[in-house]
Amino acid sequence: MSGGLLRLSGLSLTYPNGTRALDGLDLAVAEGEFLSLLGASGCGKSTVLRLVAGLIAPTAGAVAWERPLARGDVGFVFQEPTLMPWARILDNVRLPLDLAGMDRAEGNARAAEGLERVGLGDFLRAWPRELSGGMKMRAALARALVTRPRLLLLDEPFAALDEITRLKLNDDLLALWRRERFTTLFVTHSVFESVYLSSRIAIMKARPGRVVADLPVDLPWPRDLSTRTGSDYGALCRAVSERLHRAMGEAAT
Ligand SMILES: Nc1ncnc2c1ncn2[C@@H]1O[C@H](COP(=O)(O)OP(=O)(O)OP(=O)(O)O)[C@@H](O)[C@H]1O
Repeated sequence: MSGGLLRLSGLSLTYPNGTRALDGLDLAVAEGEFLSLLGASGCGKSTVLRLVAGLIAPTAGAVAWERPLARGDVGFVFQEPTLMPWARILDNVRLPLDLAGMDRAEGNARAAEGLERVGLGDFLRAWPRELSGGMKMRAALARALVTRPRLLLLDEPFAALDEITRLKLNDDLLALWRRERFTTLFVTHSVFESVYLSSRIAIMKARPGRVVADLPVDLPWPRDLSTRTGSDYGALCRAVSERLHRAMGEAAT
């Protein structure tokens, strides 16, 4: 697999209640790319992330890594920030390092540096309840990145945020990715978000879930407000919307 980080081959998952979430899904993820999984609600996007993270095992098929995984190689950001309410922000972000057995002083330094990178350098001692929704999500992002993962999994991380916060976090995530180039697998059902953020989009159909289209996003970098207002962005969003619409029609096949 040249330049590949992982490959999903013939991935199938039937839940114990009989729901065939995925059937024969194929997808290769290249090192350093920003790949979005785009699809309608229930098409199996979160199931793909859980399989990649090793939280569940496939019924058939395989998740093959280009080299064996070490602890901390995969970071996961969920739809909710899932911070521990009884722990200060610094302690929340240090958690993966504590679990890895890192010395506390070194862990604190790494967690503080991670919080700086997401713009929360002034909130190390704050409690989660003292942060806005967007700030909590930044802290969740810092926690997912604190082990310097090779792959960052994001499951609709900004879906619950207001539009202005969401756009700002889109830009901040992109700036981090451009600087550090962790491979990113981003789940969304927003066409606009996927086109703005990604270097590539995999469109899924539902019942059972499978990738039906694989589209490069050739918009120039860096991306900013002029990207969002440009005609190329608009044209690409239209093309992706149309393909997504067709994928939804393929659901019952
Ligand atoms: N633990 C579970 N047990 C049974 N069925 C499940 C379970 N988790 C998900 N499913 C079903 O599997 C299918 C895929 O679910 P999944 O959450 O992966 O989709 P999704 O594309 O991420 O949806 P959304 O965009 O709404 O989050 C759905 O039909 C869902 O109802």
